[in-house]
Amino acid sequence: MSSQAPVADHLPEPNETTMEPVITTDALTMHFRRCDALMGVSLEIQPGTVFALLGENGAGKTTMIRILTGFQKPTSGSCTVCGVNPLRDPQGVRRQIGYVSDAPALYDWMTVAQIGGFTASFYDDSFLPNYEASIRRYDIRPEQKIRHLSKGQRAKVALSLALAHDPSLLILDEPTSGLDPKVRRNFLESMIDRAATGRTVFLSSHQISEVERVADTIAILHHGRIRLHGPLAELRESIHEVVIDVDDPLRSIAPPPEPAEVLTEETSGRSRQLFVRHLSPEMIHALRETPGVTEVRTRIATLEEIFVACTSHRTAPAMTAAI
Ligand SMILES: Nc1ncnc2c1ncn2[C@@H]1O[C@H](COP(=O)(O)OP(=O)(O)OP(=O)(O)O)[C@@H](O)[C@H]1O
Repeated sequence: MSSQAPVADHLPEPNETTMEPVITTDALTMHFRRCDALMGVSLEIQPGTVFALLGENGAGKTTMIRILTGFQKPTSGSCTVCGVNPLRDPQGVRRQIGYVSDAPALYDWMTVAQIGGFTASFYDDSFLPNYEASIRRYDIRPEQKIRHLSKGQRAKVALSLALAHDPSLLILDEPTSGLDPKVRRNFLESMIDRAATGRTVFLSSHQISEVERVADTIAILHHGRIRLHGPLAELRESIHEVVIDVDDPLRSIAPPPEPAEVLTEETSGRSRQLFVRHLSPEMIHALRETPGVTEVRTRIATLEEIFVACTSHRTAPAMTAAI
């Protein structure tokens, strides 16, 4: 984002020198009265990465972020954010991170300048000039009242506030909703720049194309469980679409053996479509040699296809194993 707060010369954070994860969660569960929003989420997020938590509506993304930022107490499990336990010291976590929620709460009666001045009182002297520079780059008039801003302008003010103390960890819940395509593009590029300086970005999203552009590590959350977790490049190479044509629609074909994992399987007439993880050339060869198989076509799956496979109701339990 050309409009983000200026990034200071990089000094390694303690987390980076030791390569301790910036975020660790261990078997986090969140049980609400009518639903289990999280069911045993264990994750580690490394410093200097853009991590994307992907999931459909209601998957549990916001709940997870609320726990990490100390706004929600989990039913069980534990987590550490920048070396601090958000359950014990929520203020300690919030001081170290930048956070923009999916519906940023800004004091409507303040002006853009006033909210910057007010928030600056919680941080050091560099906050206000950084905030003011960011607001200028976004072309927002400082004297405008928050309540008169458009949705996108509010998002820009919220981002400017979150970035002005140059946090080592930025947590963003659906960061680009409300931003126009140009600002969105600049903003996403700036997230890559942040990670290159050793800072960490955690974003939640269901925008596959955005995640593909910026994230180096992803996790797919479905019904409160992590279905897939790992470096995006590795995940992309390890999952294939396999289409098997057979001579008889009723012919049964054994799935590829372990370590392959069938994520989803669909039958349409004489064709079977599978999404398979860890498929080897030998397995493809064996499928081609199977009696009744007339053709086998394979290709690397797209992230969108991986997402659909992981969030499909036909999802196999084996998928829950993280890479
Ligand atoms: N305070 C609450 N009380 C009861 N149920 C809740 C509460 N907060 C969230 N939930 C439920 O927990 C589940 C996960 O919600 P959450 O907001 O974490 O999903 P999400 O992945 O962020 O969805 P979206 O992409 O739509 O924002 C949903 O079924 C939701 O209704």
